[in-house]
Amino acid sequence: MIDEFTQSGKRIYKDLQEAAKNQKKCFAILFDPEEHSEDTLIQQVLHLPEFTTHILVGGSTVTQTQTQLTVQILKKHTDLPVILFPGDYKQISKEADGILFLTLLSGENPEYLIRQQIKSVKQLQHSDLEIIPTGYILIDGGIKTAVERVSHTQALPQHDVERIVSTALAGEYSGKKLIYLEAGSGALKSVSTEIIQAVKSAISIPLIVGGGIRTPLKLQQAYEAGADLVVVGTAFEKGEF
Ligand SMILES: CC(C)=CCC/C(C)=C/CC/C(C)=C/CC/C(C)=C/COP(=O)(O)OP(=O)(O)O
Ligand SMILES: O=P(O)(O)OC[C@@H](O)CO
Ligand SMILES: [Mg+2]
Repeated sequence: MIDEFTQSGKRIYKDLQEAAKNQKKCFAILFDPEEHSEDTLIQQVLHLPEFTTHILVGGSTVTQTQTQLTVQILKKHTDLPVILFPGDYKQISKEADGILFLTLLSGENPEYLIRQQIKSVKQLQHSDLEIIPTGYILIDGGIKTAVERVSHTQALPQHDVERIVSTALAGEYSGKKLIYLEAGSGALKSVSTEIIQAVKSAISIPLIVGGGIRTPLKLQQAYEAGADLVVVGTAFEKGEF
């Protein structure tokens, strides 16, 4: 049978699924277009950790021009898949390979449950971007994060594991292809291994974990708990990772 996705080059999700199935861990560096000049961006992309498998581009408050420029530079200097991780529908660049089509499941703000998604359609409709429906769950990381400020929602407390698991499963039942557990950029406390384990054993779609992961030890612990893809932003930006 002809596989329309593979044929059209849209294989980010298939590859992630395959990797998750084979316990082959994936690793993404998040580039926040607000934080880079062209020169530093090129330097950083040339010095990615060797086990990097994906590049994410996004931030809570980034403009379209900044996103566009960042994606162009990244595409010029790496063959890794470049995936948009938008805080807003304006952060879309058709030159990326794919987009995490986020729904903020941990909050109840209609703007981030459906309005942003509707506003993005005109841009996405005639693009070649691989659109990956993603349930985005914000979990308390010990400080008020940019995502909370921008979205006017509250993170779920880490102790409420049951609520977090139910939120993730509700996402899967409504058709999300990925679940992203997010402690927030620069979190003091990353998502606990208890939460990662509980969510991973409940869902059957790949699991992304990010926020406050600064050391190889934390990375390893997240993988061992069941994360399929771990995202690091701040620590890499600061040259600490
Ligand atoms: C589907 C489309 C087009 C948009 C989705 C819009 C939604 C639902 C967004 C979720 C809420 C949100 C604001 C997410 C931001 C995600 C993100 C890029 C986080 C990384 O940014 P940070 O690094 O946390 O923040 P800073 O910009 O402060 O560094
Ligand atoms: O910047 P850090 O803390 O690594 O967080 C990465 C990412 O999950 C934020 O959305
Ligand atoms: Mg950031």
